[in-house]
Order: sequence, then C-alpha cells, then structure tokens
Amino acid sequence: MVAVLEIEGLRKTYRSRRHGVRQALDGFDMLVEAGQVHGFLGPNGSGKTTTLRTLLGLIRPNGGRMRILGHEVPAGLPAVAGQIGAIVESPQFFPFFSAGDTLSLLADAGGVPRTRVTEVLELVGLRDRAGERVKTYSLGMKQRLAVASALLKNPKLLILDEPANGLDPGGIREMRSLMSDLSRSGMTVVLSSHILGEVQQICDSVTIISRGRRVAAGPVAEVLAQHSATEIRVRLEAVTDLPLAADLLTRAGAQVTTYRDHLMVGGIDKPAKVTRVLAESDFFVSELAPLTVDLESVFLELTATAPVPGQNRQVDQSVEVGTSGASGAGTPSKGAWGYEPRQGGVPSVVQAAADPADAGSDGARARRHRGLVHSRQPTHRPGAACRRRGQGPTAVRGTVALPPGGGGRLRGGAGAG
Ligand SMILES: Nc1ncnc2c1ncn2[C@@H]1O[C@H](COP(=O)(O)OP(=O)(O)OP(=O)(O)O)[C@@H](O)[C@H]1O
Repeated sequence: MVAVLEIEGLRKTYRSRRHGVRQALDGFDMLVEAGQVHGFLGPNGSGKTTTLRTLLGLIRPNGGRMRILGHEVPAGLPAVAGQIGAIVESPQFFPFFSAGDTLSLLADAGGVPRTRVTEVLELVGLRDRAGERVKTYSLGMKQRLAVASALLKNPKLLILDEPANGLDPGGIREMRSLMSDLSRSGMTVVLSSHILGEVQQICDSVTIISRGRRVAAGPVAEVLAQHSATEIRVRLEAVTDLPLAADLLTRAGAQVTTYRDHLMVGGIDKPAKVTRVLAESDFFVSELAPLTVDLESVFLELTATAPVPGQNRQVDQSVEVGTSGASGAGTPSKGAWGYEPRQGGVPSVVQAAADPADAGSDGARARRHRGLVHSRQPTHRPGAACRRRGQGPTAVRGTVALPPGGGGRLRGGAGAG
C-alpha cells in the first residue's frame, strides 16, 4: 500500500471577535492510497473544505500531521505542488477570457506545453466552445473548465471539491468515466461530493467526516457492510398472519417490526431460519428479501443528519458521535496514519487557538501558496496575472507529462455547437 495522502489528528480552530471559537477539525484522520478514487463525504459545515484548504497550505492548522506524496505539509508543499491539481470551492475565472485563453494563461504560468491545453479541453468536452468568453458559459461548463485547469499539470493527486456541481446527467456520467480513466492511468483522485449515489459508483474508498472528526473510512464495500444492519423483509401469503408470524420469530430470538403488509426481521444470522420457523407453524413465505443498504443511508446514520418529520435541522445539528465510533468506526486497522482507531480518543473540549497566526495569517498563507489551487475570487487583473509568472489566482505550477492512455471525454458543454 502506497499512501498518497495521510492526515493524522488534524485540528483547526477558527476564532472571531463576533462569534468566538469554532472547532472545525477536531483530531481528524484520513488516508488515501495511490491510484484510488477516494470520496470525502460529510454534511455541510463538517470540515471538508477546511481540511482541503489546510492540506493545500491555504490555512494553518492548530495541530496534527499531514503528508502528501510522502512529504510533510505544509513545509514540503513546494516540493509536491507541481504534482497536485486541485479545485477547492467554486473556482472563479476571468469572465472576459475564453476557456482557451484561460488555460493557455495557466499553462504558460505553470510551464506546461500549450498542446496540453487542447488535450484537456477535449477531455472535458469544451473543445467546440473553447473560443467563447467564460461569462457566457453555463454553470456546468464553468465546472468543466475548472476540472480542465486542475488536469493541466497531469497531476499525481487530483483534489476536486464537488466536481459534478452543475453538470447535467450526461455530464455526471462522463465525469464518472473520466475519474475512472484517470485513476486507471495512475492518478489518485480525492473527491468531495454530496451526491452519494455517484460516490458509491465512482469511489474505491471513502472517508466520512462529521463535526470535524472521522466517523468512517475504508473501501466503500467495507463501510457499507460494517454499517448495514442485516435486516430481512418478509411477506406472507396472508397478511392476516403477520402478527402471529411476528410472535413466532420474536420467540425464536429475532427483532421484528410489523408493518401493514410485511415484517422487518433483524438479529437472524441466516435467512433460512426465518423460513424454517414459519414453515414449522404452517406460515408460508411469499417474499424473503435481505435489505441492501446504500451509502446515503450509512451516511445519514453515521452523521445523524437524516431528516426528521416536522423538524428543520440546523447546519451544525447532529447527534454527537461517540469517541469510540468517531475514530474510524468499524474500519480495518492499517497503522498510525491509517484507519486504526486513535488511542485516547479525541479532545472533547473546544480549545482556544494558541496560534496567533490563525486568522490573520491565513490570508498571507493563501497568497504564498497561490498557484496551487484556485482562489475563490480573482484578486488580480488579467494583465497582472500575465505579467507575474505563476502568481495569478488560477495559476498552475510544475511540469507536465502526458497521461498514459489519456482519459475519458466529457460530452460537449451545454448548448455545444
Ligand atoms: N473563515 C472561517 N471563519 C470561521 N469559521 C469558519 C471559517 N471557515 C469555515 N468555518 C466554519 O468551520 C466549519 C467547517 O466548515 P467547512 O467549510 O470546512 O465545511 P464543509 O464540510 O466544507 O461544508 P460544505 O459541505 O457546506 O461545503 C463550519 O462550521 C464553518 O462555519
């Protein structure tokens, strides 16, 4: 196992005069193995963007360790910046530039050959609209441009925050195939997304964060298996027999919930036991269906964010996850950086940041590391970005090698042609 991204015990506290102290990351752990498409999931405000921004040196953590491609970060960022492509939050582009101009500017700033611009435009399906101004693009087309810019350097690690945002269904499917092609070519992709059905299809592994702590991690199938209650839906030939059947199964040791036309049976190791118990009393089963749990259900359970009828859940509201489950609940032991539960739990008390550089210097750090990721808002005029090599808000650093085997192609942008 080669780890591309390792985070251990990451803590980040925001402080403001008006709102006081807010602990965004509370001993967060994450491990991403090489060549994987890794889903980074969590409810709104759980700490995903804070994690990504901290990793990329845009804000300073209050504690913990991070490594990217074997280098401690933020100290080692200059050594690995050229191998990371990232989109964090909604990237902003100069509205009067075309996609072609934007990518050419970035390519020049990062020392990437212009031929790569044509390649990435083709990959994301913007080839035919590349000459048009970004301000005329739809949301999905801007998203495609963002992905293209992150791919320019042909990075080893691609970090995408909500890449499917604004894409039409066809575009989402093409994005999925692009991700798997990139991963097959050896690229590691970290994908933050709220579209869990998509994540379940695309990702090899996931990390789920809630309230600044990891609540689950590992291969998707394992996370699903470990958090799925093995329940069986049972229907009988006659619905009038359901109460008696429920009684029999309960006496056989099962946990049974009776519904209008079926029973839900848990706590039974083998479905055959259900049929045997019922058949012995001449009740005949017309359906026996083990329930398959999906990632969305597991996510809602682990983050305690399932909607409750009649309640308007507020963003920070969820059931506090216990420390035993908070550090890689039910996940395999893979060493200190890995999925192994942290010893001693996590701090339960919100600590005021001792780091005086916390709020004030975050902006300075963002400026220092500009060029690694897309900033939220353009801070330079286009001309200024051109003049100052590598300093533009969407600048890309590093050299580029052509992707072995290339990737999938995203369909032409909305209204193409
Ligand atoms: N600059 C800041 N100052 C103060 N609090 C902040 C700041 N940035 C983020 N936070 C807080 O930190 C917590 C985590 O925010 P973060 O943006 O990391 O969440 P997220 O998981 O990315 O959410 P979303 O899914 O909505 O994008 C939130 O409570 C947020 O309000």
